[in-house]
Amino acid sequence: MRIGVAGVTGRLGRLCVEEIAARGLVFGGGLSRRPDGARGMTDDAAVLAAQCDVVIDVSHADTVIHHAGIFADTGCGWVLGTTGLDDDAEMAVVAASRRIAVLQAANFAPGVNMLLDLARRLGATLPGGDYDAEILEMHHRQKVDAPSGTALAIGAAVAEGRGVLLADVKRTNPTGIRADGDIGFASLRGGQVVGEHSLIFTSGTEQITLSHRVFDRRVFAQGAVRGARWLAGREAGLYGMRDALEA
Ligand SMILES: NC(=O)C1=CN([C@@H]2O[C@H](COP(=O)(O)OP(=O)(O)OC[C@H]3O[C@@H](n4cnc5c(N)ncnc54)[C@H](OP(=O)(O)O)[C@@H]3O)[C@@H](O)[C@H]2O)C=CC1
Ligand SMILES: O=C(O)C1=N[C@H](C(=O)O)C[C@H](O)C1
Repeated sequence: MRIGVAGVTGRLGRLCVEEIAARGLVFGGGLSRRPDGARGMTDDAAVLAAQCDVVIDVSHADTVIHHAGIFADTGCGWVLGTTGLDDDAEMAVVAASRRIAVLQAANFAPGVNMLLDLARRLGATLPGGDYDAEILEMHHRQKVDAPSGTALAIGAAVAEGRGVLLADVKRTNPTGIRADGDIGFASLRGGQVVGEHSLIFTSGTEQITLSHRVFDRRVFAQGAVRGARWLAGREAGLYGMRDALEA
């Protein structure tokens, strides 16, 4: 199995290459806007897709619509970890998943994927009229999107538990009185914080907080490669990290 990496020069992309090698897997090549001439490096997504069975994509939201078309045309699997997608990009991912196997995960860390389950249960059990749900995330100063993809996924899980759509209850600008059922988001940026997320359910009488903290960005690379191995050869469909973790 040949695993490629889009966003190969990035913080996470570089670690994915290391993880592929550490597992004794075959690195199928890397996608960069400035390929350095190394073997397998290209600035053409179609070239990368043609030489890989699965591509781990940890690049930038602006690339997603382009990659969706190219990877679907080529038939390679797509492990998509890029965050900050707008509605059009999300729709392109869904369209691609009708033709190829796509594993989309805002966070490849196993612990976060457990937290998503708990978030759903909290949402289903602690109603919006009684408990306010707030999500706090902190990341390094270079991060370009906010709220983080993980924070949005946690919010979507709470909303799902409550039987509502996140878009209808999402509160990112905390001015004015809070409405019952709103799900609030706050983002902090600074230093080299790898990734921290807290989900807070607070009422007039008690508060519960679920927190996740990444100490080493390698946990994402390990999850991405695990996802790639799981995805290779699967039939077309939209999968999540949970599918790979349960296998
Ligand atoms: N799912 C998960 O578990 C995780 C997901 N992420 C997500 O992965 C993505 C990459 O994160 P990270 O590695 O920290 O980011 P970096 O900025 O370090 O790397 C992204 C790479 O993408 C490439 N790129 C391609 N197109 C663009 C563009 N239009 N603008 C900027 N860069 C572009 C750049 O490479 P070049 O210049 O060579 O083209 C860059 O090196 C983000 O969306 C982040 O949120 C991050 C951590 C964990
Ligand atoms: O950009 C990052 O660094 C991270 N991005 C992902 C996100 O937006 O949730 C995952 C992780 O928190 C690190």
